[in-house]
Amino acid sequence: MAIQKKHGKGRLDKWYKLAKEKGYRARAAFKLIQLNKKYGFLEKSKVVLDLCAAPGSWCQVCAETMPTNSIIIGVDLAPIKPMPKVITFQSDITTEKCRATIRSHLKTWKADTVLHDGAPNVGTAWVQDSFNQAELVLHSLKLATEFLIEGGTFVTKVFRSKDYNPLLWVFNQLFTKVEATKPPSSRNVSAEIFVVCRGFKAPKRIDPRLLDPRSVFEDLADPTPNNEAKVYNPEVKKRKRDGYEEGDYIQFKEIAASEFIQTTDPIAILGQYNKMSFDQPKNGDVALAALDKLPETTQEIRNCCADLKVLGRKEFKLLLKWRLRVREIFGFPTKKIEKPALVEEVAEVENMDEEMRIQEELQKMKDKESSKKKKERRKENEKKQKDIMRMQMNMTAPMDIGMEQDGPRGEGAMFRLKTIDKTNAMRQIAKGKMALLKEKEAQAKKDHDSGIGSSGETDESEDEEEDQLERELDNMYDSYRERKAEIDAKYRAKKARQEHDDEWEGVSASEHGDSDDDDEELEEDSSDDSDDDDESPDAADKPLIKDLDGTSNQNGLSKRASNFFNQDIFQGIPGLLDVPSEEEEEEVEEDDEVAEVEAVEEPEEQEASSDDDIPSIAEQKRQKKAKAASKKKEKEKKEKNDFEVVQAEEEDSDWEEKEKRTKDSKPDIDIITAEAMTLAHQLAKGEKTSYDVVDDGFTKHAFKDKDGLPDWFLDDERQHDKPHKPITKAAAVAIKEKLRAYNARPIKKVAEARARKKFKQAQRLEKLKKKADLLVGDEGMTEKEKASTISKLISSAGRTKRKAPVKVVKAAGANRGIMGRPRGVKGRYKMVDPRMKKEMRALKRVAKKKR
Ligand SMILES: C[S@@+](CC[C@H](N)C(=O)[O-])C[C@H]1O[C@@H](n2cnc3c(N)ncnc32)[C@H](O)[C@@H]1O
Repeated sequence: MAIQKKHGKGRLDKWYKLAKEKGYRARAAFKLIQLNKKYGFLEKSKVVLDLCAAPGSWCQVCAETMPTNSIIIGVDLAPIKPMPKVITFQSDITTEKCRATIRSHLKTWKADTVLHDGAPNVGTAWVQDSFNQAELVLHSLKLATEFLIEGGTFVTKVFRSKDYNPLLWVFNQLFTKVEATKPPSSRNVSAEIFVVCRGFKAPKRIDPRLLDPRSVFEDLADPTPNNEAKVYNPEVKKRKRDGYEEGDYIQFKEIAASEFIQTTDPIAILGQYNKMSFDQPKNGDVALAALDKLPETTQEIRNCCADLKVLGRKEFKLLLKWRLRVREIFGFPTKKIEKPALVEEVAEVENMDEEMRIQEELQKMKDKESSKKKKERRKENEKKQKDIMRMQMNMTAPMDIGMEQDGPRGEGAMFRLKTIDKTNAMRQIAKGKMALLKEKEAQAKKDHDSGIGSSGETDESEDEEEDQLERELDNMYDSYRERKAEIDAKYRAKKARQEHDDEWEGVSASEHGDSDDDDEELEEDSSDDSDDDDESPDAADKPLIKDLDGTSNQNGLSKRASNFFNQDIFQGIPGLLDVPSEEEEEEVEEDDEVAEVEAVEEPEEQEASSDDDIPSIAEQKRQKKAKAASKKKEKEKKEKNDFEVVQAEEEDSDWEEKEKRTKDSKPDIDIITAEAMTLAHQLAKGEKTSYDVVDDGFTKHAFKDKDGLPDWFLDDERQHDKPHKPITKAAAVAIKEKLRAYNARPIKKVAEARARKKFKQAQRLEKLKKKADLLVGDEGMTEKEKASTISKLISSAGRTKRKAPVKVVKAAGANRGIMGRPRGVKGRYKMVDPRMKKEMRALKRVAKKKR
C-alpha cells in the first residue's frame, strides 16, 4: 500500500477545502454528514457518544444535526478543544477509566448512537496498525454494548483487512441490520470503510469471547488469495483496501520462468508474482536456460514476464498458451486448463460515489420536476382567481374562465358527471335542476337547428361537461351574489327591487323552472315522454337533457318565435301557428269577442298554463276555447245581473287591489324616475300618444328570450343591455325637486316621536280642561281662587316632570365585583370604580388640551 504524505496535495481535496469553508475541524465531518444523509440516525438521537473524537468535527456535525438540548460526549486520546453543547474529555477508550468517565457523564442515560472514527497512527507497520484498528473497533463496540440503548445505532470505521469479516460477524450478532458503506468523502485510496450497525439487540448477557480480540480474530480461517480473479479478470483492479495479505509482507516478488512451466498451479504464480525472470541463478538452472533459448519464448513473452502486474487478460492467456507449448516440448504431461468458474471474491465495496451521484441527480431532477409542477399549479390558481375577480368586477363573462384549458372538462376531472351517470345517479343529482337542464337541451337543439355552434359536437360527454361547467359557474355566481349581498346593503335593496319588479314582468320560462313543483312535474313528464327516448339509442344515457316544454320547433318556428306567436294577442289569427280547420276557424271567429276579455287575463293564464304540464299547442287551444266559452257564459250572466259584474271585477283585479288609488279612484302613480317624468311630460304636452308609447315598447328588449340563460348572464344583460330612454332637462329638474322634498321629510322614527309628543300634550290638555271645568262648577271657591288654581294647574302642566337623579354606587367593599343591582339601591343607579374615575379624568384632560 502506498504510503501517503500527510500534507500531500492529494489530501487537500475539495472536502478539505469545504471543511475549511464551513468551519469544520476536519474533513472527516463530511463522512458523518454523508453517512447520516444515507441512514438518518442523528436526527433521531438525543444522546450520542463519540469515541475517538479529536479534533471534534464529528461532534460539530452532531451538535448541528441533533435536536436541541441533546447530549453529546466526545472522547479521544488527544485533547479536544472545547465546543458548545458538547462534553469532551481526554482518555484512552480501551481503558476502564474512560468507561467510568463516560458513565459519570451519562449517569442513567443511554446513548442512542455511538460513533467510532478511531484510527491508530497508520503507516509504519500496516499489519500491526490494522490489527490495532480492529482491536480498537472491538473496544469501541464493547463500550457501545454498555452504553447503547436497545435499538440504538453504532457507526464505526473499519479497515478492510483479514479482520474485517470477523468484525462483521460480531456486529451481526449484536445488531439487526449491519451495512458497510464508503462515503464519497472517504478517499478511494484509503482502506477505511464505515460499518453502520442499526437496531442494537441489547442482549442481557454477551459472551465475553464476542468482544475479545484474541478469540474474534483467530476464529476464522484465512481466506486463500484469489489468484484466478487476478489472472482471469485483471482489468477489474482491486482497490488496496485489504492492505497486505497475511504473511505477504514483500511488495515485489520474482520467480524463475522455469518454475511457471513446471508448476501445476500457473494461475497462482501469475496472480502472486510481479515478475518471471530468465536470469540464471548462481548455481545454474538448465531448464531455465533451455527455456530462454526456445523460439517459443518470444520477445513478447519476455516483455509479459517482466511485469506481471501490468498484464491484461489477453497477455495472461498468451503466457498460459506459451507454458502449455513448452511443457509439450519438454515432455511434461499436459492437461487442458480448466477454466475455473470465476468466483469474484474481490467483492468490491459498492461504489458509493457513483450511487450517491446518481441518487443526487435523481433527487435533483425530482425536485426540479415538482417545483415546476408547483409553479404551474400556482400560476393556474392565480389565473383562476384573477378571472373570478374580473368576473366579479364585470370585466369578463364567466364562460371565459377556464375554457382555454382542460380544467374541469378534462379526463379525470374531479366531478365528472360521466362516471356518475354510469351509476344512474345523475338523475337524482340533477333532480333540482331538471327543468333548467331540459331547457338547456332545448336551447342546444335550437342552436343546432339554426346552425349556431354546428360543429357537430353534440356528443353526450361534451354536453355533460358543459352542463357541469355551467353548474359550476352558476354556483360561483350564486356565492358571489350572496357575498355581495352580505356586504353591500345597496345591492340587497337593488335585488329586492328587482325581484319586486320581476313580479310585474309577467311570466318567464326561467321562473317556472325555479319552482320545485314544476321540476317534479317535469320529471314525471319526462317519464311520459319516454317513447321518444326509446327511439334513440343514446336516449337512455341522456335522461337529463330533454326538451319537455314542447315549445321548440313547433311548426318549424324557433322556440322564441313560437313563444312570441303563442301570446293571446295572436290567437285567432289563422295560419300563424298551425292551419286550423274550417270548423275551428268558425269557432275562432265566434270567439273573437271573448278573446278581448281573455287578453286582460293573459299574464295569469300564461302563468297557469306554464305551471301545468305544458300542454301541446292543440291542447292549449282546446283549453282556451273552453275558457272562452265559460267567459262567454259569464258575460251573458253579467248582462243579466249587475251584481255579478262586481264579483267578477273583484276576482279579476286581484293584483290591482294592491295598487294605490286616489280618492277619485284614479291610480295614484308616483313618478320617481327621470325617464318616467319625461314620458309623463311628453304625454301631457301631447308630444306623444299612448300609441306611440306602445309602439316604442316593441324593441329588441321587449321579447328577450331568457330561457335557460344563467343568472349571471341575465344580471349582466339587465345592467348593460337596457333600453336607453330619453330624459329632458325639465324632467330631470322635476325629479330632483321631488327627491329634495322627500329628503326634507323627517324620518319615520322622528315623525313618530313628534306625534307621540303631540298626542301626550293633547291628553294633558284634555285633563286640564276637565279639571278646569270642575273648578268652574265649584261653588265654594271665589272667582279669584278659581283663577289662581287654574293658572297653577296650567303652569304645572307646562313643566316637565323632573326625573329622579341617578344614584352613583361605588364598586368597592361589598359592591366589589357584583353583577346586577347592588343591595339597598332603588331607582336609577350607576356603578363606578376608581379606574372609571381615572379614565374620565384622562378624557377631560385630553378634551381640555384639545381646546
Ligand atoms: C480520524 S481521527 C478522528 C477524527 C474525528 N472523528 C473528527 O471528526 O474529528 C482518529 C482519532 O482516534 C484517536 N484514537 C486512536 N486511538 C485511540 C484510543 N485508544 N483512545 C481514544 N482515541 C484514540 C486519535 O487520537 C485520533 O484523534
